[in-house]
Amino acid sequence: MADPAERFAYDIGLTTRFRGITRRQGMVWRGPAGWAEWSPFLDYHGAELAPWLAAAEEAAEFGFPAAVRDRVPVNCTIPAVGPEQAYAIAARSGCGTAKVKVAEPGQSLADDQARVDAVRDALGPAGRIRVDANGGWDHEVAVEALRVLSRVELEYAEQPVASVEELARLRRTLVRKGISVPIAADESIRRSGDPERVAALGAADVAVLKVQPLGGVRRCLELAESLGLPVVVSSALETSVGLAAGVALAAALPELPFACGLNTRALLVDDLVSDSLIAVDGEIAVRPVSVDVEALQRCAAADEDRAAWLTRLDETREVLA
Ligand SMILES: O=C(O)CCC(=O)c1ccccc1C(=O)O
Ligand SMILES: [Mg+2]
Repeated sequence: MADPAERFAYDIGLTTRFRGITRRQGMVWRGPAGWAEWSPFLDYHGAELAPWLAAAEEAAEFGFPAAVRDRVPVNCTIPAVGPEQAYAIAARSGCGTAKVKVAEPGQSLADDQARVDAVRDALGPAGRIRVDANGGWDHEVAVEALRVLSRVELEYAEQPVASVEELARLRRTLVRKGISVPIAADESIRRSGDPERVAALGAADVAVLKVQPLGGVRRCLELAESLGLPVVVSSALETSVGLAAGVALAAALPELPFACGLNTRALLVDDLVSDSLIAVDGEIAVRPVSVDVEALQRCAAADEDRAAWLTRLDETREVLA
């Protein structure tokens, strides 16, 4: 095992509340093949943390498979903000595709519609818009919401309902009602313990793959092949160290028909590298990043948080062993 002193715990603020959190924490370390990030969200526990660690070990020990492209198209990510802010984020992003968060607890369908309309205004008629409900709707609400929101064309709806069975049912209902919104599975792939079920039940048209929760770039390449669905690579809201693994996956996939959700450096107030992976004209260049010593100090977690992360790491190593 590497010297624990070489494992850095970071703590970085978010520009806007996202997934109920306002700060992002995790660890980074360097192995023979490069820098690795291990940053499972704090609501993940026990064996759920093991694939996140397998992904970090891949980056540190083996590096990434060969790239077949040198740039990756990406979407901008619009948190559940008001329409003015949504317009501003989309307009200044330089991206032709936007992912709009919807179904935020405490908000209404009218809020979602105003946000989607503002993003449509910002991107113009050629822009592509997808929505992500993070499983926040039930069946009836999802049908009504997608009927209303798809008055402007939607590229797809990501995890509109929570379970794989519900996704499959919703997908059939939408077809029957002539509501033409493809379904993308995210949590049903990364958190259900059985990603293959999404394909087996015909629950989705698109698979969202995230490198850390799915156990690494190579594992995601295998999964993309076995699922037989078009893939969107998305981040887990990482620093550029973790984003580089997502970019490596997107760069290695034989087909990349959609923009990827990897432009999330913009949602963090700081980064661990001096050359952040940020889109220029809607694309991220495929390149290695170099961790900056000053940034590691600037973003260092408090001592007690660092101790908690080291304990979490030891516990997860035992699960993997
Ligand atoms: O896909 C994107 O544009 C950004 C990534 C994103 O939304 C996300 C980031 C962290 C945790 C969950 C999610 C999600 O897709 O639900
Ligand atoms: Mg999602």
